[in-house]
Amino acid sequence: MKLNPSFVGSALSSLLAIDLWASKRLGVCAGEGSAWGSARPLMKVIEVSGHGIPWVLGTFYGLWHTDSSAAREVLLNLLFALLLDLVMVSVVKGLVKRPRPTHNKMDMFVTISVDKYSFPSGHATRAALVCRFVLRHLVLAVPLRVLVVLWALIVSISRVMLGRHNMTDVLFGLLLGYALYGVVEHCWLSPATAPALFALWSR
Ligand SMILES: CC(C)=CCC/C(C)=C/COP(=O)(O)O
Repeated sequence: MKLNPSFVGSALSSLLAIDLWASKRLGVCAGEGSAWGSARPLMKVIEVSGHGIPWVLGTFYGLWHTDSSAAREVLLNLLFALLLDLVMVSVVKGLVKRPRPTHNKMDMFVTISVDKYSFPSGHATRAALVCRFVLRHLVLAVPLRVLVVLWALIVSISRVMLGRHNMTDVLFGLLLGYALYGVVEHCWLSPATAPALFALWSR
């Protein structure tokens, strides 16, 4: 069956219009004067918890301080995952160039030039990627596993509530992060596959 291109075009523009309209309505913490403006400081703390800088610095810190070769392997792969995520999100943002919602206040903690664009949400990709990574490689009790999933969901939802993103930016970000984890698993770095890298980090 062949779809009429003009039908596909109008279906897509209707979908995008619904996305913009619903995202604006859900942006309840977009400013201090918004419906849930008093929750904005909390949303901004959640934003920092999913930011690239604490994750990259925290992973470096762990690498410097660990004596365990198993932990070193996991942390090196986490670092690879975080850097791959930053590169992929920057490339897609730079290609798509979708502007952030008009109701967004650009008061984010440390951004780079492509962060003026909104598609996909870098926080959502990181949340999905880190969530899959942690659930697969850390031995955690069930309540902690639930907390990790909740954290990823809250970080993602907060992007729309803060007015930083439209819903489609976040949904695509979650899918991209989920898929990127597959790449990390496929290219898993180990002393056998990347001896030079492990020699660099061993003591
Ligand atoms: C400067 C570094 C290391 C990371 C930038 C992290 C960042 C600001 C991502 C943007 O996230 P959203 O696309 O969800 O707004």
